Amino acid sequence: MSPSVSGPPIRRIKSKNILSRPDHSDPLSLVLQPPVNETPNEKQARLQQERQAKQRSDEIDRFLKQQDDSASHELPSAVSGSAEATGNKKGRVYKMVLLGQAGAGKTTVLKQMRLLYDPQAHERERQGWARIVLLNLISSVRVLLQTLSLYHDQRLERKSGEMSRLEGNALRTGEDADEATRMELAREVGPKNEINTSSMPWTAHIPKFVQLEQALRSELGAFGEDVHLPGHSDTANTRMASQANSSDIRYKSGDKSPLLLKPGWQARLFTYARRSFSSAQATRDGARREEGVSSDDHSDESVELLRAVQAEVLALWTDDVSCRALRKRGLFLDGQSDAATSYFLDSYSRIVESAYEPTDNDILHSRVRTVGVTEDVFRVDRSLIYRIYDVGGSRSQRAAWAPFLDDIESIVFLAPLSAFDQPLVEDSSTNRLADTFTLFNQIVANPLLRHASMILFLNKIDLLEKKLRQGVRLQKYWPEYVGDNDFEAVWRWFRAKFRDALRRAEDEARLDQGQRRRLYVHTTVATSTVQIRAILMSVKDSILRENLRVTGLVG
Ligand SMILES: Nc1nc2c(ncn2[C@@H]2O[C@H](COP(=O)(O)OP(=O)(O)OP(=O)(O)O)[C@@H](O)[C@H]2O)c(=O)[nH]1
Ligand SMILES: [Mg+2]
Repeated sequence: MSPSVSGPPIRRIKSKNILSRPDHSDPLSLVLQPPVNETPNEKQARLQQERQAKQRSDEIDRFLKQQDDSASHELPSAVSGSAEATGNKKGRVYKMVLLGQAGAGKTTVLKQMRLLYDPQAHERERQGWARIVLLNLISSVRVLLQTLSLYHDQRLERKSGEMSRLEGNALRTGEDADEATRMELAREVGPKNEINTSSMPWTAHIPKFVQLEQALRSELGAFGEDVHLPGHSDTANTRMASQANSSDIRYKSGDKSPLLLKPGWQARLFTYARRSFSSAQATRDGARREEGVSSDDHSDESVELLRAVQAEVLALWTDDVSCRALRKRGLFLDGQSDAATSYFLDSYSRIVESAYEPTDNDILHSRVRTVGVTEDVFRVDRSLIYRIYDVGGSRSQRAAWAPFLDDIESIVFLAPLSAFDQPLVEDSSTNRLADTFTLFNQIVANPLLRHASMILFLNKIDLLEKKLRQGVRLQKYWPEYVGDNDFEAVWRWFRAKFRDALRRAEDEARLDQGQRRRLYVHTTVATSTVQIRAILMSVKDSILRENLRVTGLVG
């Protein structure tokens, strides 16, 4: 588990203290801490950067204080870290929040917004993603090897049971078991019914991958995401589930001091992560020089290992019979982050090249879990500016949402439809999509959020379509579903369920017609730039339309 997930619930830290007062129990603070052995030049550069970040943050606070609810505003040029992105022109500032469970695709939508509305910032951060992509590839290979190994173990155990049964039968009846079958089973199972793994030499790489992944994760801090193996229980998950549950979201206004990362946090994270990598390297180099060992760092080591086993792993991924069987059974489809597993394994050769530079797609597919709440500001056009919050979606993170919701004008809720057959990572007894519905119900029923327009993204429909095509039946997980197991029928059924939930909440609140909200629904693939661009245009239209409706200019 990532350290923040298994650690204590979100602590209330004033955002301004994040950089100046490191807290050793908080993984984000650890990530943002200056390295112990920084040089005077590095220190000077760091202090300068922190001053600029603080200046930007203070400017935003001042700007927020000045603004009233809906008038036109002058936006400070420092906002979003890019004068080009927001300009100095006036514009209506529109407050939005991305909500949904962990892994729903919120940050992916935010990355798309960055690509569209602030491409310069996106470009500046491109190189910073390289290590995160590397971590995603390392964990994808680790998941592949461990899953295959688990699959083979189970298969051989089954065969070993079969062989004992055949031999038992032969003894009882005095007849010899079918010799050919017995020989084949004995060959696979090995002597004395022990599992024979000599035909799987790649299992020897697993410990090294586990170790490197852990090292990279601890260098990256809280932002790395664990990949969960099918059938693996996780005590940290269980612990977290008992610490917090979905009813923990308390909507009250006031204190906005939970962990808030202000605009530009991505660049700061990458700078600090890079520095912590290099300081760790310097320490290791010193130790290694004394031991006469050549210098190295975890990312170089990771690339070396990936190159060494590349042919072997790719042969498994593309050709191996059992791997094909696993893919067919949907095991690499979308187990929280194994959607990315396929993507990174398919991109393996490109990522380990020496001239590798992360592509937009690599960035969009990289899993970086959100810690606390992040804030970004985008100029959408001459008259409209989005101030947008992205939140950490796991149950333990939801308590941090409350202070950001009371004056929100629009909620973009992400529902990962492909998760209909998956357990929630935080609580394996809950279906992921059922958790999404619980969350949606809480949000639409809350009186404090009634003024916010509701935009629903039925997300991950590419994975939903694949799953249904491969024969995973919705009815098995959602027994009340009686329709065909085809994509069109399924997403329409889910859309109706969300609409019903909103209608029911408004009926219960006895709202009159004028107070009722329209639910703007889009089916989305958050990783598809072309599709999300078109949808963001449509979202902008609905925001403008909703705005006119609220101001009474249209009915
Ligand atoms: N195939 C596919 N992958 C998606 C889609 N949307 C998101 N993903 C992937 O799903 C993973 C999780 O997405 P995130 O955007 O990080 O999820 P999140 O809602 O921000 O999660 P938290 O930060 O933990 O709350 C990433 O690897 C994304 O690339 C989609 O529509 N299709
Ligand atoms: Mg996120």
